[in-house]
Parts: sequence; C-alpha cells; structure tokens
Amino acid sequence: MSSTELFAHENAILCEARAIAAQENQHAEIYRQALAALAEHYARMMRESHRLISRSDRAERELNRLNEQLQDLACALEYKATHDPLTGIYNRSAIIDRVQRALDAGPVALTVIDIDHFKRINDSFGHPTGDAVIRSLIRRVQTILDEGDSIGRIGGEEFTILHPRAGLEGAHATALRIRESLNAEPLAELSEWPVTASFGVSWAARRTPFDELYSRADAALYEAKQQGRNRVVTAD
Ligand SMILES: Nc1nc2c(ncn2[C@@H]2O[C@H](COP(=O)(O)OP(=O)(O)OP(=O)(O)O)[C@@H](O)[C@H]2O)c(=O)[nH]1
Repeated sequence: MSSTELFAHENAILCEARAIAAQENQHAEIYRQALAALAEHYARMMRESHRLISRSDRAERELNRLNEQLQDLACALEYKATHDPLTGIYNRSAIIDRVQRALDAGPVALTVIDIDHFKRINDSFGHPTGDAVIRSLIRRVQTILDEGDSIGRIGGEEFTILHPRAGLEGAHATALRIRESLNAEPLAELSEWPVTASFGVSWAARRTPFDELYSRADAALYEAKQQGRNRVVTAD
C-alpha cells in the first residue's frame, strides 16, 4: 500500500485546506473551519505516532530482554559442555582441547594427578564423602597452581594440569607443592584420614600430539604408584 493510499483521508483534508488557502477573499469562518479540521487531524496523527513509537519501544525492550536471555543460556550451555559438574573444573574433552591448542602454539608441560587408594575412601566413608574429598582436593590444588595453569578432570579420580608457561622443572615444582600441602594439612572433609595423591609430569615440544604428551605423564604416574604412591615422578 502506498503512503497516499495509507493516508487517503489525511491527504483529502490537506488538499481541501490547500484549496481553501489558495482562495482569496473567503469569509474568515471558512479559513477557521479549514484550520480547525487540519488541527484535529494533526492531533490525531500525533496521538497515532506516539502510540506506534511506544509500541515499537516495547517491542525493542522485549527483543533486548530475549536477546539477553539467549546470551545467558548460550553461556550456561557452553559452561556445561566444558566443565565437570562435580568440581567445576574443565571436563575431559575441554582440557584435552586446551592442551592440544597449547601444543599447537608452543612447548607444554603436563601433570597427571591420581588420588591414592581412593576406592578405600569410598568403601570406608561412602560415595558422597568420596565426592566431597574430590571437590576439596581440587580446591586445594587450585590455590597452589601458577597463573595460566589449567586443570581438568580426565576421569574418575584422575586430573590433568596444563602448565603452558612452565618447563618440566616448574611443573615438577608445582606437583611437589601440591603433594607437600596434602601431606602437611589433611583435607577438611576427612581430617582423620590422610588423603595423598601420585603425580606424573611430562613435557613435549610444539606440535607433539596430545596422546604422546599424555601417555608419557601417565607412564610417570604409573611409576609413582609402583614406587609406593604419594610421590612425583617426571617422565624421561
Ligand atoms: N566418590 C566417587 N568415586 C569415584 C568417582 N569416580 C570414580 N570413583 C571411584 O574411584 C575409585 C578408583 O579406584 P581404583 O582405580 O582402584 O584406584 P585407587 O583405589 O585410587 O587406587 P590407586 O589409584 O592404585 O592408588 C573407584 O572405586 C571408583 O568407583 C566419583 O566421581 N566419585
């Protein structure tokens, strides 16, 4: 519909007013009536414009609100897709992805942590206490990590730390600090039971596949378990 068609009535009033305005020597009442008709239609159009503007403002506000909700939802979904629900740290695929990306960019040190005799904790105190121990241990580890380090849960009671800025020695030193902290101060959830962990540390040059770096750390972890647990072993 064209604007002339849409405002046919207003157009007619306008044409009529123009025609009267073009006439000379008409009675004042004729001009006054034409002006009054124009003013009335002008006021109606203002009311109508105001109504349309406030309706479109409302629509815009609603659109913004929906947009915010959509963004919050996308963030929440992204968080759930990349984080472990028990501990809040990266889940398996997210930490593997981060390590692989770090390896694409440069050399990487990696630590694998495994809680010692965790089955005994579950068997003695129950699964919920086992869960609380995992959460508590992760909180402790997080206070010790260096800036830039990331931690993820690879599975069960096994965790991986990515040290993108540290060399093998730096990663080894961090693992020792975690081990010492666990030995020095029991976890609050299980103060009567010393919870310890074993550590395998490895390092790889840029572009090494994740599996290679990880299996070296895993072999070192196996060695730490073999040597009696509660220790840090660095891969050759
Ligand atoms: N509470 C709890 N237990 C878990 C979870 N994931 C895995 N486990 C338990 O962790 C235990 C791991 O046991 P094992 O693999 O035998 O290892 P371990 O007893 O820690 O012994 P070592 O690793 O050899 O020192 C199993 O009993 C699993 O059921 C979890 O999310 N919560």
